[in-house]
Amino acid sequence: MVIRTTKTVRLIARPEWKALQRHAATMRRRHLRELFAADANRAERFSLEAAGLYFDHAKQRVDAQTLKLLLRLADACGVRERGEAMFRGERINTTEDRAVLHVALRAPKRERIVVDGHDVVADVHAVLDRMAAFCERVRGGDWKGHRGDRIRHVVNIGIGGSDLGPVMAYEALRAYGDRALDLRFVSNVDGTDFAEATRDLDPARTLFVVCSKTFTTQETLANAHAARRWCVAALGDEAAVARHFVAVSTNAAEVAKFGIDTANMFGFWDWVGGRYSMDSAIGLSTMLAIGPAHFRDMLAGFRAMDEHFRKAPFERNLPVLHALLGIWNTNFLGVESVAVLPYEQYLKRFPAYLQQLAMESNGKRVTRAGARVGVDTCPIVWGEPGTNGQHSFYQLIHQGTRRIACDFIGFCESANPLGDQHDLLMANLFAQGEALAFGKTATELRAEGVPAALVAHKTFEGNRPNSTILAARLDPRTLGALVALYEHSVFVQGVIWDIDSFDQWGVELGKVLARRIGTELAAPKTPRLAHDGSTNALIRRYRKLRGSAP
Ligand SMILES: O=P(O)(O)OC[C@H]1O[C@H](O)[C@H](O)[C@@H](O)[C@@H]1O
Repeated sequence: MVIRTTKTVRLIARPEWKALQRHAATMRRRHLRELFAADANRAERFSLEAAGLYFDHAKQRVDAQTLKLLLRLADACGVRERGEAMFRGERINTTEDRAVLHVALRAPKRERIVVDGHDVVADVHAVLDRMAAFCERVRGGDWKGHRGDRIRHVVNIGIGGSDLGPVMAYEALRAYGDRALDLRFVSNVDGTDFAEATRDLDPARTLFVVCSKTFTTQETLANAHAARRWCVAALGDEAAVARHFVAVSTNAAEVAKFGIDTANMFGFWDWVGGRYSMDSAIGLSTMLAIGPAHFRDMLAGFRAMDEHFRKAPFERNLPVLHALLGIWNTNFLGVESVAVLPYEQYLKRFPAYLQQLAMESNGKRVTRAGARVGVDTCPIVWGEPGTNGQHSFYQLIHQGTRRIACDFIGFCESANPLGDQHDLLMANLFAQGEALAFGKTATELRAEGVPAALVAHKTFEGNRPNSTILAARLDPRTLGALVALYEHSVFVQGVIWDIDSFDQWGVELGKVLARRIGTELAAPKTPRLAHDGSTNALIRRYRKLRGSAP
C-alpha cells in the first residue's frame, strides 16, 4: 500500500524545537515559587475555561515565553491543518488508510461530513435513533426476554475500546443511571471475569451486549460463546439468543456468523477507532444505563469541546494548551509519566480509559513516514482517584526521584453530599496541587524547630508540575467535554511527534504468538516446541501442572 505523507522536517531539526531547547535550559533552573513571585497575575494568565471546564495551568513550569514558543511549534507542525484534515474526513490514519472521524459521532443532524461521496452524519443519526428506540424498549420493559420477563441485567462483553469507554462512562454517570437496571462488564478472557459477573444473574432477565468493532477479537468471542452457552443451557432453547443478545460492531458478516440476528446489531464504521468509540454504538450499554436524553447531553458536551478545539485561537485553546504542556513536560523537562488524579469516586475508571486513549494512540517510535521520531513520545499515563492515592503512591510524587506531572480533576458539587465531606475532598485536591508546586524548604523546617537530623527527610523540593481541571459537576455533558479534551490533546501531541495516532500495530505480535501457543496448549502432544528455551520451559511446566489445582 502507498502511505501518503508529505515530506516532513524532522522535529528536532525545526528551529521552533531548537528555540524551546534553549529556553528550557533557563526554565529548568526556575522554581514555581519564583514564577509565582514574579507575576501577581499568574493564576489569571495561566488559566482558561472552555465547554464548562476550567483549566488551571499556573502550576506548570512555564512562563509567557514558553507558551509563545510552544504555540509556534504547534503552528510549524501544522496542528491547525491536520485538525482540519481530520474534521473534513481525510484519511489521516495513513498506515490503515482510513479517515478518523470520531468528531462525526457528535455532529448535529444539520451538518454534513462526506467520506467517499457519502454523508456520514446521516448514518450516525440513524444509528443513534435506533439505539434510542431500543434503549427505550428495554428500559420501559417492552423488550422482553425469551420467557416474557423484563430485562433487569445488562452484561457488556468487549475488551479494549469496546469495554473501557463503556465501563468508564457507566461508572462516571451512575448518578444518572436507572438503578433498576444492573450493568456488568466482562472483558478478560480469564473465565473468572465471566463467572463472577454472571453468578448471581437470572438468565431469563439478562441481556448481553456483545461489543467488538471487528467481531474477531479472541477474548470477546470466547466470552460471547460462553454467554451463549450459559443462556441456552438455562433457558433450554437456541431461540433464546434472539431475545438475550444484541451486537455492536462494524462487521455484520461475523455478527451473523456468531448467530446474532443483524436486526439486533448496532453498527459503526471503520473511521471510528476503538479507543475513540464510546460515543458511537459502543455506548449502547451507557445509553441503556442513563437513557437516550442523557446520552445526547453527553454528545453535546463532546461537541462543545470539538467546536472549541476547532475554532478557538491556539493561545486560548484548551486541548491545544493541554497537549503543548504535555510536550513541554515530556520533551523539555524530562517528565516520564502523567498521573491523572480525579477527586471524584465516579471517575475511578477514568485513568484506565485514558491509558488506552493516550498510550495506544501515541505509544509509537516512528513517524508517519516510518523514520525514528528521535524524541520521547507518549508518557506513561496512570492514576487513581483522590484521596485514596494520597495514602499510597503520592509519597513518590512528592519526594521521589522520578519526574511526574499531575492532572487533578475535581467538581464543585457532589452528587452525594455527605456532611462536609465534599469540602474535605476538595481541600485535599487543592492542598496537593499547592504542596507539589511549592514544597517546603529546609529553612522553613528549621524555623519550625524540626530537628536537624530530620530536615532532609521532611523537605519537599516542590516544583512538581501540575494542572487542575475544575468543573461545576460531573454530569453527562461535562463527561463528554472532558473526554473530548483528552482526545484532542492526544491528537495534537501525535501531530507534533508526527506519528499515526490511530493505528495500533504494537498489539499484533502478541496476538499472533498467543494463537500459536494456544494451539500447542490445546494439543499437548505437540512433539517439539520451537520457542526460545524460556518460553518452552514455561509451556512445559504449565502443561504439567494445569488441572492439578484443587
Ligand atoms: O472492538 P474490537 O475489535 O473487539 O477490539 C478491541 C480492542 O482490541 C484490539 O487489540 C486493539 O488493541 C484495541 O484498540 C481494541 O479496542
